[in-house]
Amino acid sequence: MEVSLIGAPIDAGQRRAGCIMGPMAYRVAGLGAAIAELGHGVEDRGDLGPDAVQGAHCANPVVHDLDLVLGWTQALRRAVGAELALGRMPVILGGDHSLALGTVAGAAEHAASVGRPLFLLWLDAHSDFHTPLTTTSGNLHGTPVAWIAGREGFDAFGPFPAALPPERICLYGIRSVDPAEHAALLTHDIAINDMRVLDEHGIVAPLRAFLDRVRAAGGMLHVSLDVDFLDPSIAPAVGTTVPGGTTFREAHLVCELLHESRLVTSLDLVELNPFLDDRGMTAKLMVDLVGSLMGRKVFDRPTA
Ligand SMILES: NC(=[NH2+])NCCC[C@H](N)C(=O)O
Ligand SMILES: [Mn+2]
Repeated sequence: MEVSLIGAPIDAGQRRAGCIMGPMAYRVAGLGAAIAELGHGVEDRGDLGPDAVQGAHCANPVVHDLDLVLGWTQALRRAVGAELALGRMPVILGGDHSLALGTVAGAAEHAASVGRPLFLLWLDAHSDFHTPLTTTSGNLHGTPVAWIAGREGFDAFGPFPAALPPERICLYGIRSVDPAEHAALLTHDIAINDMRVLDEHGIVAPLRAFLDRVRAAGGMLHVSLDVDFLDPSIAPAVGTTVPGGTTFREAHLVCELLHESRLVTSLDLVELNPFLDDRGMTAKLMVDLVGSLMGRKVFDRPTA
């Protein structure tokens, strides 16, 4: 695999300072070397900046930094599309989760241009299914899945390029959903693998079922990994911790299955806030998880 690292130091999608340091923390924690060690080609494209956008309007007064998030969305959309067009795998080093507005748009645009369906695996404590009109925090990092699924209320962003039908979206690890998101999710047919589902069925079965669908459809697969997918005890460096997250082993198993599937075509690493970390433990864990996702294992022995 030929991998392109793209730094996206964006923190405008939420209010807590620190995510802006994310890309550098991944580099310090050795992300590039960890990928190269597994035999992949790696190019670090450095940090991207937002396009200049001014005067965007949203009817919901709590929404903040709309111009900046729009500027990042445009820049990331182009960057991810360009890497995929080169046949490379973009890995986006965030930055808060609003960056997925751009990365998934770029992936969707590319997938449409080559006539393949795009699938989305959202590894997160949150469903991020608000629209700019329903968010009560005003933080746009809580909105990407709604835009990707084609919900209304994103006037400033324009229509999502080739919106994903619900059967191509898989939410995984969910344990925090706001009332407006809850109501909207009930009217969409998106697979919601909340922690209750994962406790009952285990971490493997629902993921395998989704990956089987991706494979059967000849799809491309974008994975968006939020640090808060992990339990706060092993990953404290995130502004929106929620107890009861995935364990160290569960998270690695997810990544190992993703590697074995050979289906992942683009990846976001989001919400790392190094300012909140404990001796780099979260950054290092994220790097190790990417290692598993890129093929690191103790024995070459896929589970059956
Ligand atoms: N990507 C995230 N960490 N999202 C957290 C969203 C939290 C909450 N639902 C909100 O809208 O503010
Ligand atoms: Mn998120």
